[in-house]
Amino acid sequence: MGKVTRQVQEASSKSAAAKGSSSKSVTVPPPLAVPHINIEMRERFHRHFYFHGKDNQPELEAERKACHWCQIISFTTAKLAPISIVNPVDDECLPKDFVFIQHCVPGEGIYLPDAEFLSGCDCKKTSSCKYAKCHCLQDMTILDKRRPEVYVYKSVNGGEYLREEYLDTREPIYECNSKCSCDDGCPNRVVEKGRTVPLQVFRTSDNRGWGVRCLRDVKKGQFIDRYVGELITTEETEMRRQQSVISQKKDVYLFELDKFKGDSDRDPSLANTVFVDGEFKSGPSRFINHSCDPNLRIFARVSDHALKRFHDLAFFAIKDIPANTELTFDYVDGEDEKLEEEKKDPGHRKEMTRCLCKAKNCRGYLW
Ligand SMILES: C[S@@+](CC[C@H](N)C(=O)[O-])C[C@H]1O[C@@H](n2cnc3c(N)ncnc32)[C@H](O)[C@@H]1O
Repeated sequence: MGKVTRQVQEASSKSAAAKGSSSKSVTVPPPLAVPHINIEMRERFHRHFYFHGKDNQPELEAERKACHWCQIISFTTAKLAPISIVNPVDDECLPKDFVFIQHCVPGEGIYLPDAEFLSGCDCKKTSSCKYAKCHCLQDMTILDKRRPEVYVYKSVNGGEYLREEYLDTREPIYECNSKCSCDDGCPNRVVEKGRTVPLQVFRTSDNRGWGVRCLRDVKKGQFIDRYVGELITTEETEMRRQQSVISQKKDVYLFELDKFKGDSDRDPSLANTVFVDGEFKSGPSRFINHSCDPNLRIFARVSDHALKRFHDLAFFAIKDIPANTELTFDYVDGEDEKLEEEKKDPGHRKEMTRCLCKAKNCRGYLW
């Protein structure tokens, strides 16, 4: 607690000195009684709470920029679906060099298409965006041809949920976007609208580091969040893999956007895939742990046909999930033949990372 007081006194006397008053007149704010976070986090939160809202202190700009709470309250979904960070377990804080971001940021050599190349549907009535004539749905694989509505969602009590028949598939999701004639009420803009469930980044008590839980009941098929990060080229990805202090485990933060690589004979640009690196810049979903019996799955989601190469990675619930449950996904998305072979070799097994998911069907190792 001593450190908090000292930091606060220093900051307060600096600002008091700037105003020309004596340090004796400074009132030191009381330490915040914030439950569920450790002392170091409490110190950081204290700084955020008392100092980061004051725009008149330009000398704190760098500190504000690096503050995780400042970053998460700047999200457009912060009121509807706030993010919280708790750790009543140990002294760890989130890595200082980690930055929460809301959207992917293009790295060197990545050029997103100009807005003029983007296009949308010309549906006049928003309800038309559920049917095959909507331009945005032209590439969709329709799994249940008996239904008149072909979009991937079903409406339940004003919310849109991924249909049952898509949950177990790897089918891409095509949504409407800001270039479309339909408006915000369009039922086919689920990922675009962003997170609606409050999420909590928490410290696990069983050696899995940080994890993420939902703070509200989640329904099967409900959208949770995107996986965002730095968009990087294949060359940059290779360089980061080589330089990484976590060596082969770097891959756990990397996603290749290769969903449409197979269509590269029609569109050669799709052969040149990009990667999303969420290690240093990402959203809360970067902290989601693996389970061999997961409650989420990742889907490729396209908002504009010109953006297929940069498709989103969208997490959807594949089960009903009660509030306060940890969210998980399967890092290898099913059985991994290589892993099964490696497990058989006792020499190799020693090098492998044990999976601590505790699922009945646990495969035993992460990699
Ligand atoms: C993408 S990160 C997830 C967030 C991570 N727990 C953290 O604290 O930053 C992946 C890492 O989490 C840990 N992890 C995730 N799922 C796990 C599991 N089922 N068993 C053991 N460790 C796990 C491993 O250390 C893995 O390299």
